[in-house]
Amino acid sequence: MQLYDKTFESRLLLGTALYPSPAIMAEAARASRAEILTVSLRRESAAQRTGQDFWALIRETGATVLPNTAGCHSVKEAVTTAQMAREVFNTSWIKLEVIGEADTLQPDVFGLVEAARILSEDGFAVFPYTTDDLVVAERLVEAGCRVLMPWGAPIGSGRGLNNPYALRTMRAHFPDVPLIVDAGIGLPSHAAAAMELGYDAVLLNTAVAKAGDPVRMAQAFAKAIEAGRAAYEADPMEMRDMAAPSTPVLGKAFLA
Ligand SMILES: CC(=O)[C@@H](O)[C@H](O)COP(=O)(O)O
Repeated sequence: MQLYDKTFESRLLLGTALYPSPAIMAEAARASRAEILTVSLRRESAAQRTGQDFWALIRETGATVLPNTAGCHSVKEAVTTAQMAREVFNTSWIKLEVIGEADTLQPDVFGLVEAARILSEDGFAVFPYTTDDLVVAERLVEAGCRVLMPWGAPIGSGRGLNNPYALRTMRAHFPDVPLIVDAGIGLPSHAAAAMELGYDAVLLNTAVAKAGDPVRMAQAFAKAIEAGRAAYEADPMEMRDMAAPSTPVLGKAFLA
C-alpha cells in the first residue's frame, strides 16, 4: 500500500490513546503489526516523565508516526497544531481533524477543506478525517490531499460502518485515491467489512485500547484486516435475491 511517498505491508493504522498503560499500548501496537501509529501532539508535547516514556516506547516499535490534530475545533488551532507537530515529530505527515460538533465529533468539513489547503500548500502530506460526502471529498483532493479518510461512525462509538452504501460509492468514485476508513470501528468484523469494500486500510483506536485484552484484540484486528483484503482481491461472488442450488441435480441417484 502506497501512502504519499511511503509503502507499507500492513493495512492497519493504530491510535495510541486510551490504553490502560503505555506498556500495554506498545505491546498492542506490536501485536497489531501496524506500521503507522497516530499520536496526539497535545499529549506528547507535555514535558512530564510519562510523556517521555510514552515517546520512547513509540520509537521502539519502529512504526511511522502520524501526528494528529485530535481535539482541534478551528482551522487556526488545527494548522498551528500541525506546524508544532512537524517540529516535535520531525515529519510533514499530519492526520487532520477539525471537529465541528461535540456530540458526534463530526468533522467541520468546511474548516477541514480550508485547513487541508493551507497545510498542503505548506508542504504537509495531509490525511483528512472526513465524512463520507463525495463533494467534500472532491474538495479535499482539489486542496492537495492524496489520501482520504472517511468515517465509519463517530469516533469512539464502536458502531462500525454506519453507511456502507456511501463508502462503496466513494470507493467507486475515487478508484485511484488511497481510502482509509477512520473511526467508529468496534469489532474486527467491521474492519473486515471495510476491507471487503475495497478500502486500502483502516485506522482505529478505541476498539483495541478499550478491549478487556488490548493485545489479543490487536491481533484479532490484524487477522480480520488481512482476511478482508484477501476476500476483496479474490473477487467475491455476486449477491442474489433468489436461491441457486449449490449441489448439482444432474446424475442424482434414481430409486425405483
Ligand atoms: C486516535 C484517532 O485518530 C481517533 O481520533 C480516530 O479517529 C480513531 O477513532 P476510534 O477511536 O473510533 O477508532
